Amino acid sequence: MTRTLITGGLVITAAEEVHADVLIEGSRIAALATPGTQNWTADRVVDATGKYVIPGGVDAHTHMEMPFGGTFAADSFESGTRAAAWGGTTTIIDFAIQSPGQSLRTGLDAWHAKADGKCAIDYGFHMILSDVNESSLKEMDGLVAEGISSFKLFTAYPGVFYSDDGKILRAMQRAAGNGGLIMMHAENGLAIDVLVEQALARGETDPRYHGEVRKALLEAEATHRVIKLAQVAGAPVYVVHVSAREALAEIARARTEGLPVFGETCPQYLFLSTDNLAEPDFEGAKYVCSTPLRPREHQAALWRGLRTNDLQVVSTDHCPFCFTGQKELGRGDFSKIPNGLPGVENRMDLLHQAVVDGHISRRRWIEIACATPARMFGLYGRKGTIAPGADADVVIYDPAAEQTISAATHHMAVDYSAYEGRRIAGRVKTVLSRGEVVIDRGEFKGRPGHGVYLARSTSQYVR
Ligand SMILES: NC(=O)NCCC(=O)O
Ligand SMILES: [Zn+2]
Ligand SMILES: [Zn+2]
Repeated sequence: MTRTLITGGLVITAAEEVHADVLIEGSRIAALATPGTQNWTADRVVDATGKYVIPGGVDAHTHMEMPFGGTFAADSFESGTRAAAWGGTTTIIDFAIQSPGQSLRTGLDAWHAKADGKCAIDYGFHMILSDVNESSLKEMDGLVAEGISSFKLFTAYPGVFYSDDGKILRAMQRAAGNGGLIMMHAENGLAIDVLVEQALARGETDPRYHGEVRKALLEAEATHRVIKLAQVAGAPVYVVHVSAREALAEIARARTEGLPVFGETCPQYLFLSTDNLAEPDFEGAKYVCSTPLRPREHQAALWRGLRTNDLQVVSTDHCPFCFTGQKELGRGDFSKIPNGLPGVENRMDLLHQAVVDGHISRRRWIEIACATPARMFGLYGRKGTIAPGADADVVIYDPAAEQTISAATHHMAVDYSAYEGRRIAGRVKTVLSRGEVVIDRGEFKGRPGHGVYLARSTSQYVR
C-alpha cells in the first residue's frame, strides 16, 4: 500500500485550521500529527510548506452531457471531471434524467453508461423527476436505498421538466417517507412562458431579455410555494441555484420558523450580473442560465446568506454550451439559447478569491464547497474533510500564487469562459483523489476511469 506524507501545510477543514502533517495510506487518510512529532516513513513526500491542505471540492450540481434545447452540454464525463480536478474538485454529483414516459431506472442506467469508466474523479447522481406517477414514486424508494438519495423537480420549463404542484407534493410526501431529499428548481415557469411570448412579440429578442422575463418575483413566488408544499408534506427541501434576494428571503424566513429548508447558490450569481447578460453583439448569450443572473444588488444578499448559513452550499450548476454553434442557436430569439454556464473548474478558486476579498472566512470556504455539500448529500466522512478514515481527496492550494482565468488556459470543453480575464489570488498546486495524484504543478496525471461511482446515504445534514 503506497504511503504518502504531506508535510508542513496548513490543514483547513470546516471545523479548524491547524499546521499538521497528513499521512495517507493507500486511498485513505491514516493520521494527522503536529509537524515533526512522528517518524513516519513514506513512499512519497509532498512538501506543502506555505500552502493550504484542504479537502477536495465537492460540487453537488453538475450537468455533463445534459440534453437541453436540442443540443448537449459540451463537457463529457471525461472532459468535465478532468476539468473539475484541475480546479481542485474531487467529487461531483451530476443529474441523471428521467424523461417523460420513462422509468427512473431507464434514465439512471443511461447516466451510468455515460459516466462509467470515463471519470477522473469520483461521482454520484441525483435523479431528475420529470414524470411523477405511481410507478416513478415507487421507484424513488429503491433509488434511495441504492444510493440515489436526492431528486430534483422543476417548477420551470413547462413541457420539458416541469411538474405541477400536485406532482411536487406527491414526490415530497414520498421523500418524507423514504428519506430522500427533494431539490427544487424554483421559478414560476408558466408565468415566465407568458412573459417570454410577450417579449418576443415586442421584438425583444436579445439575451438580456432572458433576465428580464425570469423575474426575481417569480423566483421568490416559486420558492415560497415549494417551501409551503414541503411543509405540508413534512419533508425537507433544498432550493437549487438561488439567485434572487427575494427568494433567499423566503428561505431565510422559513429557516427562522425552524423549517428544514436549505439553499444553494452558484459562483455566477456571486460574481456576475445582468451587466454580463447585456453585453453587446449577442455576447450576453454566454451568460444565459436559469435562474438568471440578477442585478448586482443581489450579490450582497447572497454573500450575506452564505455568512448567516441561510445558504449552505455553493455548487456550480456546470452546464456548458459553446458560444459557437450552441449559444448561437438563440440568435434572434433569446428563449432558444441553451441555458447553462461553465464553471466546474473555477469554483474553488473563485471562492478562495471571496476569502481574500473578505466575503467569507477560510473555514467557511471549505464548509460551503466541501463539507456541507458532502453532508447534505450523504457523503460526509468519506468526502468533504481531512480526517483519519476519510478518502484521501486532498488539494494542496497555494494562496500566494496568482492566475488569470481564461478560455485559452482552462480545461473545460467549451469555447469561452464566463470569468474571462478575472484575476484570482491562489491556485491549485496538487490534487490527490483517493491517494492518487491527479494534478501536480500544472500537469494532469490522472486517468479516465480512476473515478468511481459513489452510492450515497441519505442526507447527514437534514436529519
Ligand atoms: N441552470 C441552467 O441554466 N441549466 C441547467 C439546468 C438547470 O439546472 O436548471
Ligand atoms: Zn435548475
Ligand atoms: Zn442545474
